[in-house]
Amino acid sequence: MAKIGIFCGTAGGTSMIIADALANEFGVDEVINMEEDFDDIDQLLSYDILFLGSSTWGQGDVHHSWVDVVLEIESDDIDFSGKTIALFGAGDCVKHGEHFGSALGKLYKTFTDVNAKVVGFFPIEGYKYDFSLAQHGDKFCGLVIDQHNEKAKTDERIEKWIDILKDELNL
Ligand SMILES: Cc1cc2nc3c(=O)[nH]c(=O)nc-3n(C[C@H](O)[C@H](O)[C@H](O)COP(=O)(O)O)c2cc1C
Repeated sequence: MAKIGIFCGTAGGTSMIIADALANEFGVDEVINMEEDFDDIDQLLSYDILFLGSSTWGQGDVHHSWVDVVLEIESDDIDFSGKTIALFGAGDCVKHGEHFGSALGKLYKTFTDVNAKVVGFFPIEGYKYDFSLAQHGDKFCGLVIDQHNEKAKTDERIEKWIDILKDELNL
C-alpha cells in the first residue's frame, strides 16, 4: 500500500485545518509540522504520496520553514520521480490578493522540476483575487483556503478537495 506523508509549514495553524482533515480522511497518524518535526529531505522521500502544505508570505513566498528545503531540492536536483504530491495552504485574498496562495505555485514548480507528479487541482470558481502563482488555467494547483475572508466556504472546499484526491489517487 502507498505510504502517505503530510507535511505542513504554518505560522498560525490555519493551514493545519487542511492537514488535519487529510490525516483524518486518509488514516495518517501524524502531520509533520515543518518547523517542529522536519528532519531532512530523506523524510520526504520515505513516502510515496506527499500532501505538502504552506501558507503564503512576503511577496507570494512559501512559509519560512520550507525555504531551505526548497533550496536544497533545487540546488541538489533531488529526484522525486515516482512520487505523487498534492499541495495545500492558507492565504488572504483581500489583503494579499496580488499573490493569493502563491506558495502553492512555488512548491508546484520546485517539485515538478524534479519529476514529481501533482494531483488535486482545484477549480478557481468562487474565489476572488487579482493574481496567484498557484493558478494554472481555470484551476489552482492545489487547495487554498482563506480563513480571513471566506471562512464559510472552507469546510465545503476541503470536502470537495478530498473527494478529488480520493478519486485521483484511487483511495
Ligand atoms: C506579512 C504577511 C504577508 C502575507 N503574504 C501573503 C501573500 O502573499 N499571499 C497570501 O495569500 N496571503 C498572505 N498572507 C496571509 C497569510 O498567508 C494568512 O494569514 C494565512 O491564513 C496564514 O496561514 P497559517 O496560519 O497556516 O500560517 C500574509 C500575511 C502576512 C502577515
